[in-house]
This record gives sequence, C-alpha cells and structure tokens, in this order.
Amino acid sequence: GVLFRGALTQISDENLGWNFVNEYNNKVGSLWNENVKKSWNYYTNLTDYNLEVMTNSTLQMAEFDKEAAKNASTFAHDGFGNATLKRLFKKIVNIGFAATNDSEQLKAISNLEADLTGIYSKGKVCLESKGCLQLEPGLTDIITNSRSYEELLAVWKGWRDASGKLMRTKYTDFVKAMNAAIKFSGFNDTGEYWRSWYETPTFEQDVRTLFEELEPLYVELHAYVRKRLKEKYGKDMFPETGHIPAHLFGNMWAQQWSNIYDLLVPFPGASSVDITAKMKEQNYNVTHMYRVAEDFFMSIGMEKMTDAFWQNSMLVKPTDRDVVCHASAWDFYDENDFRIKQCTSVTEDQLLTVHHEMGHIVYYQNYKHLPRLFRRGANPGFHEGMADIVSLSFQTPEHMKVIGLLDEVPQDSDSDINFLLKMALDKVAFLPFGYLIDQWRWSVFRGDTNSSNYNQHWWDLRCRFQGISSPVKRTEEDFDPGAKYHIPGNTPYIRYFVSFVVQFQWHEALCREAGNTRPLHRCDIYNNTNAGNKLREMLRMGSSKPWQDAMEAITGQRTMSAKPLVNYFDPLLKWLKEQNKEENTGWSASCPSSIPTPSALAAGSANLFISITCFVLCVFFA
Ligand SMILES: CC(=O)N[C@@H](CC(=O)O)C(=O)NC[C@H](CC1(C(=O)N[C@@H](Cc2ccc(O)cc2)C(=O)O)CCCC1)C(=O)O
Ligand SMILES: [Zn+2]
Repeated sequence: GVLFRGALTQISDENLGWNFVNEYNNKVGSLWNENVKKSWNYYTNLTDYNLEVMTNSTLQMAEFDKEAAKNASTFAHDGFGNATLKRLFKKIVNIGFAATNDSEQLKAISNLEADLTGIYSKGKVCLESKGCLQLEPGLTDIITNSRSYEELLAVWKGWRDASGKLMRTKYTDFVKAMNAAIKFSGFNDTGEYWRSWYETPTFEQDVRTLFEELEPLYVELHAYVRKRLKEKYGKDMFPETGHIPAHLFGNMWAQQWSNIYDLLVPFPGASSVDITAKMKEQNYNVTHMYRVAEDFFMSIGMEKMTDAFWQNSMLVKPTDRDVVCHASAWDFYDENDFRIKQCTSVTEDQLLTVHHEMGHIVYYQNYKHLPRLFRRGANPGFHEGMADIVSLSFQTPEHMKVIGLLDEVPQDSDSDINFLLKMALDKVAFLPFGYLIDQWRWSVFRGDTNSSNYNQHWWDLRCRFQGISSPVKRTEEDFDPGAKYHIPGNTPYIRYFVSFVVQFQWHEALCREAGNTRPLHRCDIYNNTNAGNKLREMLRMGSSKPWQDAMEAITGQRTMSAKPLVNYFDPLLKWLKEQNKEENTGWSASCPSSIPTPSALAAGSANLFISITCFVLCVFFA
C-alpha cells in the first residue's frame, strides 16, 4: 500500500499532497505563534532568561522544520501539476540553517546573534557634557541636531568604539557557523541562500545595473551637498579626493541626509516644511502619530489596526528594562495579533518610521487569509517597498496641508526644488548605502573578505560607492560594519535597495490609477480607494507567486526599473547640474590617504595667525 510505495518510490498523488500541506499549515499556526511571542518577549526585555527561552524555541522550530522537510521529500512534488501545491512543498523543504545535522551550529547562530544584538542595544557612549547615552534617543539626537564638527566626531567615533569594535570576534564565529549550517541546504554560502529568495538567477547583476543607472543622479546630489558642507565646516576639513567626512550628514551611518536639510536649503526664502517643529507646536504625542498613519491607510481602503495591535504593541521606550529599540513590525500568524515595537519620539523622522512599520502591518493584514507559508512579501524588497510607499504621498506639501502640518501649499518652482531636494536627501542619498551593505556581507560570506580585512573592505566600499570617508584613522582593530544594526541583527539589506527602486514604480502606477494630474513628486494617493484596491491586489498575493507576477499586478511590467525614480527627480537633476557647473563632481575610487583632523584645523589657523602677524609686523617696520 501507501507505506511500501512511500518507502521505495515517492508519492505522486496530489490529493495526498494537499492533505500534507494543509496539516502542515494547521500545525505551524500555534508553533509559529509561540515562537514569535518568545522572540517578542526577548526583544522587549533583554534578560538572559528570555534569551534562553527564545533560543530553545528556535531550536525546537528547527527540529520541526527538519522533520517536515524529510516527510515532504517522500512526495514527488517537483512533478506536481498544481503550481501552488508545488510552491508550498518547495517552501517546506527549503529550511535554510535548520537543515544542519549539528544542533551546536544552530545554538551558536542563535546565541551569537543574540549576543551581537545585545551589545548593539545596550551600547552607550559617555560624554563629559551629556553623561552616558545610548544610540536611541541620546546619540541619535546629537547626530541629528549638532552642527559642531568635533562634537559630531566624538559621538560618531564613540558609538563605533561602543558597538562594532566589541563584535569582531563574535561576528567571525557567527559567519562561520552560518556558512557551515547552510551547506546542508545545498547553498555554497549564506549570501547565496539570501539571494535565493528573489528567485532571479541574474539578481546580483540586476541590482548592479540598477545602481549604475542611478549613480549619475547620486553624483550630482553628492557634489551639491559637498559644496554646501564645505561652506559650513570649512574646506580644510575635506580630503582632496572629493570624499565627504562620514559624520556630517545628520545620520549615524550617512545613509539618509534629510536631517541636515537646514544646511542645504536651495531657496531659503521659499517655503520648506519643518515637520518636527510643526508636530511639537501642535502637541503631537506618540499615540496621535500612530492614529495619523492608521488614518492614511484606512483612507485608501485598508483595514484599521486590530485591538490586539493597540493592546500588545510597545510604542515607547520602557524605562525599567533593556529593549531592542530598533523599530520593527511583527506578525504573530494568528490573523489578529500584529504589533509594532518602536521607541517612538515626536519627530518627523519618527513619524515616517511609524508609517513604515504600519505599512508592514498592512501587508500582514492583507495576506492573513493565505496558507502561512505564503504570508511573506513577494520578495523581501516588496515588503520594504510596501512599508515606504505611502510616505511618498504623506510627505508632499499637499498632504502636509491636508493634515494641518502646513498652512499653504506653495506652487512656485523654488519651493518645488526645496521639496524635491528634501526627498532626494532620503531617497537618492540612500541608494549607494542600500546597495553596499550586502556587497560587503556577500563578500564576507563568500570568503573574499575575512577578519583580516573586514574594515578595509568596508571603507573601500563606502569610499567607492558613497563618496564618503572616515573622519578618523581606521584599522582592523575597528569593526565599523557592526555599528549598523543589520549586521549584528543579521537582517539582509539589499531588500532596502530593491524597495527604493520598486516603490517609485508603484507610486507612478498607483498615481496613474488614482487619476493624478500633478507631477509625480506632488501626487498624494490619500483618500483614493482605486489606488488602494490596486495595491491590495498585489498585497493579497503574499509570496504565493513569483514577485514578477506581483509587480505585474501593480505596474503591468514584470521587471524592476530605475526609470520612475529618475523621472520623479528629473526637475531636481536639472537644477543640481546647474548648481554644479563649477564643481568637480565625483570622487576618487579609493579612500583618501591622509585625514584632515580638528588638530590640523587648529594647526592650520595657528599658522594662519602667525603668518598674518608677521605680515603686519614686516609691513609696519618696513
Ligand atoms: C520582525 C521583523 O524584523 N520585522 C521586519 C518587517 C518584516 O520583514 O516583516 C521589521 O520590522 N524590520 C525592522 C526594520 C526597521 C527599520 C530599518 O531597519 N530600516 C533600514 C533602512 C531604511 C531606512 C529608511 C527607510 O525609509 C526605509 C528603510 C535602516 O534603518 O537602515 C528602522 C526604520 C525604518 C525601518 C524595517 O521595518 O524594515
Ligand atoms: Zn521595513
């Protein structure tokens, strides 16, 4: 009977296949819910006990995944006719690190990730002026608001000493354990496994091509920002090579530059929106920020946040325990419990992050009807694109007026350039950063980069792609990648580069669907259910189909394209080229050999003082 046949040949009866996957879906309901709850408990209360409970749960899940994969392979699922059934089986057998037969490796992976995340989340820098500060909110506030070269440098270097520098050895072990485990899944290294989620053989080349298409726009923005920062900090502090010191951008990683918009305003006379000031003026509190975001999603036809969301989320930093403050959205796979964990403060940056995290929740809500194996983004970049898409509407002056954060909508071209520059400081500035993080990590996983040149390769990429350089000497004692959450947190990053490309493709398509007649950068899909319905068509697919089908559902195309992003910023590019006529745009591919430091600045001005004095005395006595 079935047993004998199952023993020697694989089961080809698809009805038995459906029984298997339906049973799997029911079993993982409580299993995944329990596992997510234990992760949530650790991330919102970093105790050893919660870590142990979470690690044990992760190991149990791995055992379950291995057993399910083994049973699934008794079916001839590759030969199944039904594409959906075939796809479900593929996801059941594709279990990543859990395929290892050495549970010590899994324990190491889980514990090292927790150790590294713990170092990052508990890291603090003690400044004589301000006491001891953690990344959020203390160090972030200084990096955002200080305009002192030296103060920024102290915080920038201090954070790297308190985070990445302490992670180097653990990270080396972490990579080794992950690469050893992933081999049991048939992948050469962890990077190959992560790229497999995009189901695109040419994925690595595709993202490089997209980056190269977008680089000219970035180079013009970089040249303009460099010119303005030289005016502010003095050109002596900038290396001859054309790079910009990494600590001057209002962001700890120089990944987005909108916090220094005040130093860069193209037309100070024209209107530009300082949303943070307006929020404070109007006594925004944290809950109101979440209500504003919920209102946007409901206005395009999405469901409201569930009661469980409001009851179970952690929306402000607790004062009585250590937590992972890095914002995140959580799906508990029970079709009702969806949460955000965020140490929310009342700023513009944070209001955008609220919309981002809630965007993830809206994706969870729109695929909660699917088998659990399909309750993910069409690819990881799609989940991030969905998280960001409403911010392209939300930030427009038109929408700022709708929600009362702007009194009048300016129509003059100067204000338009002001607005476009502000958007570019987030969306264009980010592109090389979003691209290079996993260039570094994929090369580490491949073994091309190892602990003898971690930092060297990191700065080679930062200098080459971002055109920024370290304001202080860096050695292999440092481990600057570890100062960025996603490296200790082991969250893949190319998803954000993909997101920043596809969100403009979708924005263009949704605005067309909404009958928008304004320029793309002024389009606001608020209150437009046609746009919302189009978006929902894609969201409801989850990961049940290849992402090309999901892309087609919104845009009618099946590929990623940089054109909508370039079109969106076209008016700005013209203006930037005009501004940069006298500039040597670009920078040398390798990092500067010498680093101007504040002492050099002091020495410089001392020399200046001496030479002036001599000049005066010589003239006088002559
Ligand atoms: C359980 C779990 O992990 N859930 C996932 C969601 C899921 O996969 O279901 C999740 O919540 N991931 C956290 C992560 C947080 C943030 C982030 O890390 N952002 C990047 C890059 C960036 C920056 C600006 C921007 O506009 C968009 C992206 C950074 O800060 O460098 C922090 C602020 C914004 C988003 C996130 O939400 O993506
Ligand atoms: Zn996200």
